Amino acid sequence: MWNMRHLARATWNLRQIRRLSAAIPGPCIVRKRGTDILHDPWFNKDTAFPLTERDRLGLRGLLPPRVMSFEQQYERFMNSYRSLEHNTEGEPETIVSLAKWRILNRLHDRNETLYYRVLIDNIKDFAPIIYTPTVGLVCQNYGGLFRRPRGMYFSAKDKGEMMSMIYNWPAQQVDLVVVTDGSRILGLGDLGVQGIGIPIGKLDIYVAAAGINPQRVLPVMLDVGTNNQKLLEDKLYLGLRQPRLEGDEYLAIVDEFMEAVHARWPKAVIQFEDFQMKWAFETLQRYRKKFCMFNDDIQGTAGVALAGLFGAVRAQGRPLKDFVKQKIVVVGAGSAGIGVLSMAKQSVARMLGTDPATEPNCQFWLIDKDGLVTQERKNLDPAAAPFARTFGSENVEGLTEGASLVEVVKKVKPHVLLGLSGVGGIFTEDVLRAMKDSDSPRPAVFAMSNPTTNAECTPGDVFKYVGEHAIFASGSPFNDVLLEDGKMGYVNQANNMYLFPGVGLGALLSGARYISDGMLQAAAECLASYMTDEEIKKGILFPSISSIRNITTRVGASVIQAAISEELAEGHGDVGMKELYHMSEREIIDYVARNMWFPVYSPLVHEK
Ligand SMILES: NC(=O)c1ccc[n+]([C@@H]2O[C@H](COP(=O)([O-])OP(=O)(O)OC[C@H]3O[C@@H](n4cnc5c(N)ncnc54)[C@H](O)[C@@H]3O)[C@@H](O)[C@H]2O)c1
Ligand SMILES: O=C(O)C[C@H](O)C(=O)O
Ligand SMILES: [Mg+2]
Repeated sequence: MWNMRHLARATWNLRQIRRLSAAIPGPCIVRKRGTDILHDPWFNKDTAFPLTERDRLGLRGLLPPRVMSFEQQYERFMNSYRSLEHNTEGEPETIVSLAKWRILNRLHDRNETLYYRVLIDNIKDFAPIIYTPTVGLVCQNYGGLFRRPRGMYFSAKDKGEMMSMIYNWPAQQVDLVVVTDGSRILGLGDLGVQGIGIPIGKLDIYVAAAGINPQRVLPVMLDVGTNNQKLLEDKLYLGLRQPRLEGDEYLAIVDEFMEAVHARWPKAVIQFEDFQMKWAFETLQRYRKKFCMFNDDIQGTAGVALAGLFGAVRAQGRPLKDFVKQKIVVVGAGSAGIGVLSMAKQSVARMLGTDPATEPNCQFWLIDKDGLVTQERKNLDPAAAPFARTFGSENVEGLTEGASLVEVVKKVKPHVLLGLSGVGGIFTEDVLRAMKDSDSPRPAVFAMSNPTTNAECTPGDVFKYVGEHAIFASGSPFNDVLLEDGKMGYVNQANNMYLFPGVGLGALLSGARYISDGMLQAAAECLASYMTDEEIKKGILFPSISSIRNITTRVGASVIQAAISEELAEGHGDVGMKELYHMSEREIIDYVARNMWFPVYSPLVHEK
């Protein structure tokens, strides 16, 4: 199961990845000239166009005469960013974050090469701005922040037109599509068309972490209306002002969109993001064997959580096989919570060599807004049913239908308390104090809901009420906590950003027909195996975001390996099926690294 472990990360660092992915930039064909190039962020180099290129491309006189280097431009941008930080010191957090987002977004709109380079080099600082949590704020304020469109918008009014609309996208090739219908944006609910910020942020992470070429990504909003009354009444709302389509009408729109993407780019990987639960499960079921797609909230989250759960076992000094004995309370029976439980159950079955469908549900407790989910629940959701507690011999804790979170924690004494409820602060002092009596020597609390205000608790509260030996992970970033003994309480970020880039990249480079459970399992195990025992002992379950390219290379390679072993891989570009099937593990890693785009200015060659 730890098949990727021997690919020690020490032998494979960012510098090597860069060397392979960015050796000598090949020429780039451009069909524009003059100001059209300056206004195209894919090709624009601003003041860095060399004089010869200015002549060749009709740019002479359109720029100030001094030619700046890429490094000078980089420094100039970072200086303005740092002075913005300095000048906004003491201002409210939201104002500062939005100001930072604006300056980054302006660069994104102007010069993609420089934008992605600063993003890659400063991912730890910039991820919280272009991704969670600031991206949530950006979606909420989309109407006011909107300057120019990014990505494509398919609305309910476009029914019957999508097959031709898809050809309006200017890029010849698209490798990765992230699509949302805006119905469950982070823990912020239905934000309608304003949810487009999420696919944009996810694809920025794809470029930074997985080296997907930004010319080959497509963020998509499926605008089928909104049930958010405030937005429907907002005169400046930019989406369709109608209630959400439901039932077959809704599915007809998503079907048409999927067929259109597939017709133009049959090998593109499609990631579903932030769909409300009913459609998240239904569309996954409907498309997963037909297209190369996955649902990040169900499957990406599950993989990251599983890696964290494995880490929590190792942190107790126990062998991984003891995972089957861990008591895990999951709070939130939505797409994410159910996704985590399904994957955890599959892992247990694999470890025991049993069938997940018949494996009894002994170690998991599921809680939703109505309390503990049991078989006695009226209108039990079919997705939650496999995890509903049954009463009888198993019910040793004396819990009943709808038992409260604190009661469950007190009676079960779980090893892990994992929140995916979207409700900020529900791991109250009482709940956390109850976790102190956990049966684990290292009780783990994962407050995975996003954005920051929706986290189930803060790390400070966990170290205070559960104890300094606790392990903490959150979906949005928090600072480490200074403990009473002067040591640091470590904060892990358990966010699907550790997994989805590698899943998408591995699926793309393998040319997989579809994304199987085995490929997702391999991704999760690879992430889990990334951490050394020493780190795990310190409560560090996930690597630093700064090594996200390195992690993604390995996760991507493990996904390709799984696709090969399941005979789902069909090859990608010049690398045919046969070649892929003959690659060693090492060669697969090289192959992944070689295919990662890295931002450098390429010589531009004009062609009519
Ligand atoms: N960290 C990550 O990588 C990651 C990944 C996916 C989702 N999330 C976050 O998880 C949250 C949930 O996402 P989802 O897609 O499952 O949403 P969802 O709307 O499908 O599910 C939310 C669930 O929480 C339950 N709930 C609501 N109030 C509750 C309460 N007071 N007590 C207990 N349960 C309660 C609901 O009954 C529902 O089952 C969101 O905040 C999202 O941002 C984080
Ligand atoms: O977007 C994120 O930060 C993680 C996750 O996909 C979510 O929906 O919260
Ligand atoms: Mg999401």
